Amino acid sequence: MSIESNLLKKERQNVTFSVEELTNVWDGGKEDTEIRRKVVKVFGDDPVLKSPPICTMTREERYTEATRKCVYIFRNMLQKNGIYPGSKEFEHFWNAMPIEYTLLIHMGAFIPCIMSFGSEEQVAKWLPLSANLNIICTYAQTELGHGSFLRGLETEATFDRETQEFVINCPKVSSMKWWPGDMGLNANHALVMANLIVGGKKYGMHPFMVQIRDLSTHMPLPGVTVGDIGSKMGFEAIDNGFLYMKNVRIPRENLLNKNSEVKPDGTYVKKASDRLMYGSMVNLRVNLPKSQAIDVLAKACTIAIRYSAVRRQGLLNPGGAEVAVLDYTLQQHKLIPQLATVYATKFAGEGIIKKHQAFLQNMAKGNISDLAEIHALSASFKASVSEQCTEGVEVCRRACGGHGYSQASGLPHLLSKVTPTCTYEGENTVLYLQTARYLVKCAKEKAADLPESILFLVQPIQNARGNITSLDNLALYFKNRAALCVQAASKKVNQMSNKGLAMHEAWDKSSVQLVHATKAYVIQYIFDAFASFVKEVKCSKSVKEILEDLCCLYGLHYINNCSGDFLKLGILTAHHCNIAEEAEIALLEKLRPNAVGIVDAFDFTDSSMESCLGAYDGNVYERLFDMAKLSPLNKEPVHQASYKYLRPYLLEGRDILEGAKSKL
Ligand SMILES: CC/C=C\C/C=C\C/C=C\C/C=C\CCC(=O)SCCNC(=O)CCNC(=O)[C@H](O)C(C)(C)COP(=O)(O)OP(=O)(O)OC[C@H]1O[C@@H](n2cnc3c(N)ncnc32)[C@H](O)[C@@H]1OP(=O)(O)O
Ligand SMILES: Cc1cc2nc3c(=O)[nH]c(=O)nc-3n(C[C@H](O)[C@H](O)[C@H](O)COP(=O)(O)OP(=O)(O)OC[C@H]3O[C@@H](n4cnc5c(N)ncnc54)[C@H](O)[C@@H]3O)c2cc1C
Repeated sequence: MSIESNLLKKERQNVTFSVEELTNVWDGGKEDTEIRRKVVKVFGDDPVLKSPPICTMTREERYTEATRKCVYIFRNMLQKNGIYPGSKEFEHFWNAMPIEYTLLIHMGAFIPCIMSFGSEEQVAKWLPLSANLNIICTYAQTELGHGSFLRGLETEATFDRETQEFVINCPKVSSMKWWPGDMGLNANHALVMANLIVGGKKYGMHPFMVQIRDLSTHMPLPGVTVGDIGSKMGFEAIDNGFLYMKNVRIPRENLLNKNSEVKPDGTYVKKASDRLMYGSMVNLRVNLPKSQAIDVLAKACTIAIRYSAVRRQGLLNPGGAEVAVLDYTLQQHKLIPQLATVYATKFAGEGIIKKHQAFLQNMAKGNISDLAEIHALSASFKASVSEQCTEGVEVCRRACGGHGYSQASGLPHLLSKVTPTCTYEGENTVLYLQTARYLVKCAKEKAADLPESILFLVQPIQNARGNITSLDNLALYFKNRAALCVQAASKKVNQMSNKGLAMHEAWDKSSVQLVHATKAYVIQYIFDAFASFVKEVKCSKSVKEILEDLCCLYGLHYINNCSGDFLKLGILTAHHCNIAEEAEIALLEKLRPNAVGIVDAFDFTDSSMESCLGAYDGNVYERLFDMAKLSPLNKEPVHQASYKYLRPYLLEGRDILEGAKSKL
């Protein structure tokens, strides 16, 4: 056993709680852990899902491997192992997916969309075809020229009454669809968001099923120009695409018509609120943070903490032995708060998922009164979590020094996976502004007209009592700050407007404060949800203590990072800030001996991380060396390029050196 493996073994011996029990809490119960492990095992044991490490493959190989595996998973494995949408197994299925996958938009975005936008007959037609991969469909909303401002989308669907068809056109280069996942190479259909035009009248954005490739040859259909947009910062396996459509004709029935319809005579019938058109986005904003951001940060923490426990560099005591870098207070200050973020966002997110499910049940009964609340909550939650996790993964990567920059650490891959969560499914600033709109409106309402989650905005500010770092008091500081920030931002909008600015100008001039207020609102939501979870969870005293400490750390770390705000608003004094700072440092020291146990409790398999630094056995140096040997550049002892281009000068060097030698 290597020295490093021994170090991790010792770390595990010192853990003061049951790792298995924390895993159960993380998963949502013992039974859930069993189900997740069963799913992970099925995936892990299957030889068809084995492939070389992604850092040794070209982009083309990565796309090919990911597509091969995903077709096998979705067509064979899920059914064979009883992993159906809606089942417990399916909930854990993202956890077991290979490190890179395609068909994400087909499965994760298109299928939920067809269910939200399609009539019963349309769902009956398209759902089995897509679930069986008989068709592959992308979600084509964003265009080259517009992504955020949906009213600016230019693609048109014009009704031709004579032929009973819609004619789809991208009038300009800027109108072509650009970015949709699975679209460049795999998709033969696209759910195209286009402006509906009937009899010269524009009805705004609507969803249309458009066939883009021939079903037998997979060649683009007439009028369709489609392809891959090229290499990106990450997601290299995925064929994000462009789609340029010129006079592409589709039958009238291909307008997904659960919410609105065009009759054969051209009559437009609206059946539900326009806002339900945005429902698919709410669905993804609620559901994607867990698999695409929180789990990614959890993996980064696992890698960085295990590595920091075995990486020895420098001395804490003069003349003593070299210490693990995790023993430095500053390393703990980088990494342990990231663990707190993982826990806080995961448990707050579960609350939002439940709220969304309740909203969907009400919507099925025709009641969409909670739409504004769930939109505001999901938009700001997605924005805040993606930001916190992206920053957290980068902190973890840098905390691993030079090796964190190597693809072999697995960290650059995680960073490139989490970074776009700040952009896709709604650019974060744009989403914060959406929530700000809701908060400013709510701040003007009477308490009786507000949902519980937002009541604090209009209630009197309460004073903290007793221990200033108790969870109750921390929750109160966050609430007070959010309420005061929303009031300040609303006041600024009013002041600007009273000065004679038009409302949209007043809004823009206040947007820095508005986004700040929204961030304050969502952090109070996350903290409150985590603190409530910690209070209510049934578990042993030792596990509860870990969760309480993580919750307290989440609050203190946040407060210490923006203490100016709390001071400015008069919520905390300088004395309070000093206490908060010392309390955070004390918590880091307390949590340090359990750090490896806490990341072990995430229970990630080595293959799900592909990291030489984060493997369970801690054998980092052998793994790094083995991975370097697999580099395609090391295939031959002499690389053709270096030989070809350097040879003349090397030969000159040889002659000079040999001449010098003969003169000696
Ligand atoms: C199950 C999943 C599990 C795992 C995940 C699996 C797969 C996914 C993984 C990866 C995903 C990869 C890629 C993602 C794919 C995409 O990126 S698809 C493209 C996403 N695009 C966007 O999100 C665009 C962002 N823009 C917008 O949302 C809107 O355009 C806008 C709301 C910002 C602005 O639009 P406007 O037309 O200007 O509207 P407005 O005037 O501002 O608002 C009008 C009123 O409507 C309300 N509203 C807006 N959005 C919603 C909504 N989503 N729901 C409900 N209500 C909404 C708004 O509040 C206004 O109300 P008022 O009362 O104030 O008038
Ligand atoms: C990996 C990846 C996968 C994607 N997958 C899909 C997909 O499957 N289907 C699909 O349709 N799309 C997809 N997209 C597109 C994605 O949804 C858009 O890129 C996203 O919605 C942002 O829009 P944009 O690119 O137009 O950014 P822009 O809106 O142009 O943003 C540029 C800057 O302008 C700022 N800005 C914009 N509006 C405002 C405003 N009102 N106030 C203040 N600032 C503003 C933004 O904050 C940002 O800083 C994907 C994107 C990525 C990166």
